[in-house]
Amino acid sequence: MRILVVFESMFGATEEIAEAIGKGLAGAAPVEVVNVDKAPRDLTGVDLLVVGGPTHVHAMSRAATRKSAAEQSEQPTHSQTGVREWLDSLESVPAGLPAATFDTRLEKPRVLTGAASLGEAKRLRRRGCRLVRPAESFFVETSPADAGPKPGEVERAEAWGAALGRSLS
Ligand SMILES: Cc1cc2nc3c(=O)[nH]c(=O)nc-3n(C[C@H](O)[C@H](O)[C@H](O)COP(=O)(O)O)c2cc1C
Repeated sequence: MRILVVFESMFGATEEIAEAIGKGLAGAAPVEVVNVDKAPRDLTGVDLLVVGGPTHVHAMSRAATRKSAAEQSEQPTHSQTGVREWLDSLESVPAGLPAATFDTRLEKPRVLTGAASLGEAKRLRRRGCRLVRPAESFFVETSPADAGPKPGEVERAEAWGAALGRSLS
């Protein structure tokens, strides 16, 4: 059993959430948590794929929004590319691969914020994956841009990962 968690992160919040999800999943099977910059394009041998990224302009990031993010912090961004580009570049995806998606975003009604996890799920479905959980959002502080997840969100992410792991058996 091989679980792959692929994250994109500009300021580090989604990375923190992805690591927590990985921690929660680790009770089910060995987990690799991988930055999208280094994620494999061949998913042969993967038994569960989890994909997450920040919500930018109501959706997954694009080159222009990542550039804008880079300008909002003095630190280099954690990822250079995005899950949108990675999902579009996948070379081999096992048929019916179980998958789940998440994002980070502001804590407001989804109709106002959008959610990158919905676009991630749509693309995974198109690639023949089987979504095993509804897309989930984890909330970040509003400012500064790199303030990170809201209190309790890292713990909620770990619990979400653990529940996802339990649903596999
Ligand atoms: C260019 C840009 C656009 C954003 N657009 C949205 C948005 O439409 N909805 C939202 O909830 N958050 C939006 N945000 C906030 C991001 O979701 C937030 O920066 C992200 O969750 C932080 O994760 P990270 O530290 O992993 O990059 C935006 C942030 C940036 C930089």
